[in-house]
Amino acid sequence: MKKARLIYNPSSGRENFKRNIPYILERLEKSGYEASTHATTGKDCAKRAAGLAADRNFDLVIAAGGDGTINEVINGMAEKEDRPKLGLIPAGTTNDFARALQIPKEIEGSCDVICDGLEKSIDIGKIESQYFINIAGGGTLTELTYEVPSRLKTMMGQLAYYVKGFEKLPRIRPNHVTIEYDGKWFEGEIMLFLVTNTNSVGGFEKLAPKAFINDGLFDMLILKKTNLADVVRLTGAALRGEHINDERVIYVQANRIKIHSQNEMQLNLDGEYGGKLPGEFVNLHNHFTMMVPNKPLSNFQELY
Ligand SMILES: Nc1ncnc2c1ncn2[C@@H]1O[C@H](COP(=O)(O)OP(=O)(O)OP(=O)(O)O)[C@@H](O)[C@H]1O
Repeated sequence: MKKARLIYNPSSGRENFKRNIPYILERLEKSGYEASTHATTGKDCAKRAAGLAADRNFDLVIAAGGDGTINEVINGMAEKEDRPKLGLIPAGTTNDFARALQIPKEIEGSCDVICDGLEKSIDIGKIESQYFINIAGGGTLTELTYEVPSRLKTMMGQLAYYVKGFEKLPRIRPNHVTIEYDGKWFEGEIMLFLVTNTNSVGGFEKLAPKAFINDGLFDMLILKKTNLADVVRLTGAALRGEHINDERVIYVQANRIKIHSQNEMQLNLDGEYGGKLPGEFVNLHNHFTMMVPNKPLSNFQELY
């Protein structure tokens, strides 16, 4: 019999996930899985649980939580030779990655995807010994995703990020960086950089219009040094997908990206703190198999 492990974060989002467990287990059993659960208790718990599930030859590992939980799950399994299939139940505050793959937030819908969806290969990113599935970034503004306290997210949801964003705006400073991407170079002062695996990030659904999750490439966006008014204006333009042609924005694709910063620059990996630069991003092509909706998805490049 196939084995499935549901790894869920009871503190994600509005913290009411637990009541769904009987329904999820029943759906999995009906699909031929012997299913069990693991509730996380804190940092790295989902990572350890996923690693153990891979070691024990589970066929399917489901991450139920926010982007932080799925990030831990892929970190726990990325270096294993036999990697279980990935399923996702969005239960966090933002659920960026689930949104990019159009995985429904409703439990019935996300179970449909896991039990009756398509198996697709997806790329992930690696930097040093850490992995990310959706986005990496650096620059003062990108720090806000891990600075918003969990309590505030539970109370206010997505709004908590905007509140924190306004608080941070006046403090953003440019950084002098050197970036090497597939043999090409950029050197200069930047406000932020983003390295993405999907085209929709942080509610910005047109952020990286050429990004596919199965093309072996990252899409990199660099916002060059500019004033605060321009940052706000370009953020608005990015919501409409109109930032790409702006002279202060660089938008390129690459498989390897090496970034060095003159001053301290923190790294954001899938919304969580990921240490400090320098580092080299490497795109690991088709590294995981993921259950996705059985319909055309803008994030997949159709290869046949
Ligand atoms: N039982 C727990 N109590 C408190 N924190 C936990 C628990 N289990 C895991 N965590 C922490 O939760 C974080 C991940 O949260 P997750 O991303 O799943 O939800 P979220 O913060 O509500 O949503 P989002 O990331 O989408 O905003 C990790 O940093 C992990 O350390």
